[in-house]
Amino acid sequence: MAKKTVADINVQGKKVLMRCDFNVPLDDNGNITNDARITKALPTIKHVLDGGGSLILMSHLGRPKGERNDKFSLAPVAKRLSELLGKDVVFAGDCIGEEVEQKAAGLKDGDVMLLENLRFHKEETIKDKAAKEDAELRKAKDDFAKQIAKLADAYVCDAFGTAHRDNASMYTVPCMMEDKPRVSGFLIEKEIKFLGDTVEAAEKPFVAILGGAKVSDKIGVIENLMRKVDTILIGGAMAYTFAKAKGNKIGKSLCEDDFVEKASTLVEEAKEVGCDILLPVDTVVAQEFKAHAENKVVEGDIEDDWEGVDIGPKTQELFADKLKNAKTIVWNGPMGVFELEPFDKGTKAVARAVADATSQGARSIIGGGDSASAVIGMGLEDKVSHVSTGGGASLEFLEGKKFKVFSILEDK
Ligand SMILES: Nc1ncnc2c1ncn2[C@@H]1O[C@H](COP(=O)(O)OP(=O)(O)O)[C@@H](O)[C@H]1O
Ligand SMILES: O=C(OP(=O)(O)O)[C@H](O)COP(=O)(O)O
Repeated sequence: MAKKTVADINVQGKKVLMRCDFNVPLDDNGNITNDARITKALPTIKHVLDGGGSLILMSHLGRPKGERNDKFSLAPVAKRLSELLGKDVVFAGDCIGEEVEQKAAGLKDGDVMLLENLRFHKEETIKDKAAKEDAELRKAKDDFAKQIAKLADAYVCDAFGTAHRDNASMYTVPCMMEDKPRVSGFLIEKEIKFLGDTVEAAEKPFVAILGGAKVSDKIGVIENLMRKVDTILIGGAMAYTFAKAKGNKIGKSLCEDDFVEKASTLVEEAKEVGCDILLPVDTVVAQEFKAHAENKVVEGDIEDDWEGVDIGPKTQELFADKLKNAKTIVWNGPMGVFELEPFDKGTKAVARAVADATSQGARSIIGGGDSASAVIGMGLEDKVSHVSTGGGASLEFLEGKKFKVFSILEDK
């Protein structure tokens, strides 16, 4: 069901609360290394400002675990946004509290304010399932949401990258604003349209490439995805949980031990439904987690003091070969620690293979902050069909999951 967007409401003189996904990659000095998640929110932001409203923007950044931590401050985002808009952006030192309320009350039409990282408060990420079973958690989440909801006259959700989360700002806040307009932004509208069309018209062979570090999230996705795609290529940190499940030694590589058993069940299940799960046949391992650390390529077991940091050259070839004839490709999660040279080679090889397949007629979707950053950083954004602002969100959408946040937004 299509949702109303910000174009369907009158924002003149209104304070509009907008949930964005400004979870952008930062380097060690706090510089934004890819601002796509900010630039892609600009059409909605500009629409509100041109329509005579003021904006209260909110987002999370990283996973600060419910505590203030300057490393995860949204201050660099406020600065970048101000440069992009060519106007001041008021940066609130928090997302709730008296000072925030005063600043919000003082906003004039055309003004923009960005709240500090929502996840500096543990209430933001209390899961609704936990809140259902614990009245105290429910109350804490609701009280937090109420404080944010009262700042504004309308709610706009444009945080596609967070659409699969039941964070307070995504669902509880709009629940608290039931007498006010609650609509989607243009970015969500665009993402849903593209991904929806892809699901409907997915031509085979359909290949999914999964990597990155959010292993527990993505292992869940595989279960549904294997029924839709012909092949799943697994790289990144996820590969070691599967390698361990196969009985391989993985040294000090990242692994989610709770999911090792699940990983072996998934491989069996995939065989039954005719989906090919391919794991790396070789791995680049390093002893230290830093650029240009001593490294080597290994096949099979990884020794105790070493950790996997990238897929090896044979795997690059194997994956490129599988992508050659693909007609639909979805990719989420880098193949290695691509931020550190030379461990970016696997991610770059896969990016080139996806671009090549696209030039041969495949429809390709790259999702996720880091994967998008890798593709954009290589100048390949125009050589793939769609760079989505959501990694986990685009995968879950493609799996056919319904997002709770959409249920609260007004239908067209
Ligand atoms: N072998 C690995 N070991 C540790 N971290 C890895 C490995 N491979 C990839 N990563 C890390 O995964 C992160 C991206 O994961 P994730 O957030 O799941 O992807 P995305 O942002 O594209 O959705 C990157 O910071 C990258 O360094
Ligand atoms: O970066 C995000 O997800 P992604 O890495 O799957 O694209 C979103 O901002 C969600 O962040 P979260 O996975 O910490 O909830």
